[in-house]
Amino acid sequence: MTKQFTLMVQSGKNRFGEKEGFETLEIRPGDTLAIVGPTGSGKSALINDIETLAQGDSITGRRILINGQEPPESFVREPAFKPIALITQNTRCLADLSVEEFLLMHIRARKPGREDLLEETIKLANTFTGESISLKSRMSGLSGGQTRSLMIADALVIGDTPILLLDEIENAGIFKDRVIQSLQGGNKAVILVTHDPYLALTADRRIVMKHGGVASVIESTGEEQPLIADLALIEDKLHQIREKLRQGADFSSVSSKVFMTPAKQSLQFNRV
Ligand SMILES: Nc1ncnc2c1ncn2[C@@H]1O[C@H](COP(=O)(O)OP(=O)(O)OP(=O)(O)O)[C@@H](O)[C@H]1O
Repeated sequence: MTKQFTLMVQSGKNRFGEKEGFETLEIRPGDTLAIVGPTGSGKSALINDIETLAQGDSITGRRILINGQEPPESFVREPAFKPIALITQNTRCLADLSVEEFLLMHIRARKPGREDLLEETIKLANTFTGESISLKSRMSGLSGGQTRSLMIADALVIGDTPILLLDEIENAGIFKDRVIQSLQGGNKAVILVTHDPYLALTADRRIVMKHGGVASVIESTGEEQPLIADLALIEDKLHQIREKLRQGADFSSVSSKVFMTPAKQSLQFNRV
């Protein structure tokens, strides 16, 4: 059973030394937060503050508390006690192991005796990606989409940390809707940096970054549901076209009306 942690982010300063647009941000088990903002606005710095459990000692001056208190040193230094897992677009496995060897190594470190989790992890990873991963595949030979899918499944099933940080995990090779459903299915706090509108809108809250600081925190009211449904349709259409392209399809005779779905009409409506 995963331990429950409530994370508190206490505000710091943006790059102009100005106070951020919040006092304390409370993140509870089961919450999903998206961090959005232009390039260089401080998204990675925020996620790094959380990952390193900053105590006013980073460039932003933020403090991260767990269950209202400064976290013990072991949470920061000892991987086995660390309640936070971070997956970034640069997450790579350097060892030249098979997927099976890699997962077993992680199981032995985190959940000794639970070799049964091997199958569960690979099964979940394969729901995230269209390019099936086999236990015999080499870790170093996996594509970007396969690597992200495996890392997310590994973090959910084997790592099982109560707080999961994901830095730009979007990739053409993964089914984002399935990933977000799995992430939101458990009792974990999930914080993701994203430029992807679908992922950003499906989060419970959006942290909007500007000039190195949090400018605002927007709570989802549920009124964005029609837009999310539209985006899902567009994603699906894009996925179909991408797959056909990959198979070498010729689109010269296809009318562009294929994009004029109700989704597009309501997007235009929403913009008014
Ligand atoms: N509060 C702050 N005060 C001073 N410098 C900051 C602050 N926040 C971020 N920075 C610095 O600004 C630069 C850009 O920040 P960061 O990499 O976090 O942006 P980003 O939004 O993740 O960018 P990208 O979308 O390109 O990945 C970094 O050098 C970072 O150290």
